Amino acid sequence: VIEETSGDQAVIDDMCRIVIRDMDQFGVCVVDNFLGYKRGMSVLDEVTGMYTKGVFKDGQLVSNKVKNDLKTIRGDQITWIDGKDDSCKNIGMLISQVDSIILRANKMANNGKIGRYNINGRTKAMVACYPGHGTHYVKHVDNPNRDGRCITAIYYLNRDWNIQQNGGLLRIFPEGWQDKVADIEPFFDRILFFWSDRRNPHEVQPAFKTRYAITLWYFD
Ligand SMILES: O=C(O)CNC(=O)c1n[nH]c2ccccc2c1=O
Ligand SMILES: [Fe+2]
Repeated sequence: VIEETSGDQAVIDDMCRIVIRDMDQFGVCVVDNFLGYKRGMSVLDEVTGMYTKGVFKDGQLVSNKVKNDLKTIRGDQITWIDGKDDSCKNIGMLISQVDSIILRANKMANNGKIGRYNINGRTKAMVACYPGHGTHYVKHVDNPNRDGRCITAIYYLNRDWNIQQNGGLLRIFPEGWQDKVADIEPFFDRILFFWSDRRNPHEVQPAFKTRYAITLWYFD
């Protein structure tokens, strides 16, 4: 976990070396203070602005056994953003920051491949909101059947997040770690990278406060 990034290339290169090392060693990498306070807040303001404007689609239907009758409740709400239009230029700035890290890391990794992948594209940014009152995401693999996505990058936006009160922990069950798990708190200005395939089953535990995250999936 490393501190504040500034624009200069040396800092970017240091971060890339850590991403490469952690992805090779653990298949998971966490970087704190990714954008710094000011730029992080500009992204958060954009996202909360979209949320109040009702841009987010209705949450995914999740069946919940409530006193053994199947109740369907709405889970996370999402919207897809390419970051090109003016209304989300700060999300656009986040996307290009993540792009530069991934593409630089891809070049720096031995024989120009990070984890034997040659990253050459990505999805749009998926902005997700868990509205609280117990919304969660069941244990899953992002890319179980080789759909091309190889790295998941999740940027978190949650200020003053307290896991004990607010829940919303991301728990990863990395293959080969036996019964050890990686517990990631969705803290503001934190970015998380992990291999999208079956090596990293993961779940979002029930959240009791509005929880925002922006996900990019990188393709090989
Ligand atoms: O927010 C997190 O910490 C982890 N989040 C996830 O793993 C996750 N994974 N796959 C999705 C697919 C569609 C909509 C939301 C999601 C989603 O939040
Ligand atoms: Fe996921």
